[in-house]
Amino acid sequence: MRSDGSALNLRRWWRSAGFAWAGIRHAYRSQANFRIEVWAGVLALVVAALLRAPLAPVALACALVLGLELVNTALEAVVDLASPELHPLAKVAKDAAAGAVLIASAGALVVGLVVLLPPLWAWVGGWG
Ligand SMILES: Nc1ncnc2c1ncn2[C@@H]1O[C@H](COP(=O)(O)OP(=O)(O)OP(=O)(O)O)[C@@H](O)[C@H]1O
Repeated sequence: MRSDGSALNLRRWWRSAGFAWAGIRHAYRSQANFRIEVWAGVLALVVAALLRAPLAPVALACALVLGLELVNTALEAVVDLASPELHPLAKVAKDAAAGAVLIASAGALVVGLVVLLPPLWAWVGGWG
């Protein structure tokens, strides 16, 4: 009985992960900003790994930006569904969600500069 329940939960979790992955793929295909953020994050992580800089803050900053971009995409879809015509509240919702992504991106840029610049500087200095 117990193992049946666990197997069922695992199957349900796997199914939910499939839906989540479909959402990520949709955002990647339809949102140019999401594609830019994905590859900027990959680049930042590769540079951090090559410079032996701490990976955790860079990964966390990337996850925050990508996660908020997905929430922004979801909110845009819901607003377009609920309010296809222009409406001041639809504007507030979309602008606020876009603002959240902007703030997270600015924070990620600061994290990237603080974590990556010192080892990059030392590496460049090593060549001089
Ligand atoms: N239904 C609406 N009512 C009022 N203003 C809207 C509405 N839809 C969009 N806007 C305004 O236009 C801006 C751009 O909206 P849009 O849906 O094109 O998103 P976007 O920022 O271009 O995102 P993306 O390019 O990722 O789809 C919004 O931030 C908002 O200010």
